[in-house]
Amino acid sequence: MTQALVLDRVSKEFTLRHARSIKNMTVRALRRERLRDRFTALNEVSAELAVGDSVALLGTNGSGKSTLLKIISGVLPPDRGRVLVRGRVAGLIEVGAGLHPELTGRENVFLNGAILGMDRAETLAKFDAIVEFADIGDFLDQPVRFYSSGMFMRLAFSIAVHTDPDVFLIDEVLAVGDPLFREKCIARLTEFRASGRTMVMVAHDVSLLRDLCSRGIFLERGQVVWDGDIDTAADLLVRKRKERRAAIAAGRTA
Ligand SMILES: Nc1ncnc2c1ncn2[C@@H]1O[C@H](COP(=O)(O)OP(=O)(O)OP(=O)(O)O)[C@@H](O)[C@H]1O
Repeated sequence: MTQALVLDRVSKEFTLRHARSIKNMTVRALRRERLRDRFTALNEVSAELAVGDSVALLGTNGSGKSTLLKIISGVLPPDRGRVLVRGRVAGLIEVGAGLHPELTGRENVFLNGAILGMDRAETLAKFDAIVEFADIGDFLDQPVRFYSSGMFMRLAFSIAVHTDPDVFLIDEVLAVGDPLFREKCIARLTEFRASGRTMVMVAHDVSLLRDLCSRGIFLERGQVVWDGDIDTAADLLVRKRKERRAAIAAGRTA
């Protein structure tokens, strides 16, 4: 198997500050309460992805999916463990991340293209395709702060998908945007998958994950509790969500 991505015991902790103001800090100190806690967002996550795998990261809210995606993309370093990626990683992990509000759509294509690893010649060669897919029309030469959230999203997605990454990361991007664009994105991702590229995605839409991914990695409190076929992972998510809703309805927090 040619590996596209190796996660080797990846761990990440965050510091949770309970008090932000001096007054709060004083009150907590007097009550002998802790001012901060360490919180484990990812705990020894390991997985190997072969070239061509399409993998969903699943889990209920706060289980660590976005944190893991950020670590894979390199925007966040792990505290412990290693991430090895073969080739170019790109994707959309935070809506609009990498788009500069004061620059025009055109300027952003070049800036964001460069951030995602394309040189000027490559961006020029793909420019028309990027703009056509994004369908932002006359707004191309307007600063992107004037864009609607849908237009912003379309441009960001279009640039990312045209960088032709070896490993494509997608976090919840299909939740925004109009239905037509969503269809276009799904078609593009299906093509991407068929071309043998590797994909890792996070989405709350279970049927979308079933359609686009063949494997699911299920995280619970930052640990892998299932890594295997997507249907089992998706069923697990549906069950966990039900349990969580029932617990909330019963006045417990799960
Ligand atoms: N920068 C940060 N500082 C402190 N805590 C953080 C930070 N980023 C994430 N966390 C915490 O880490 C945990 C995992 O967050 P993460 O966003 O990875 O979860 P998720 O599974 O993507 O959740 P969701 O489905 O709600 O998007 C959460 O409890 C979150 O509050």
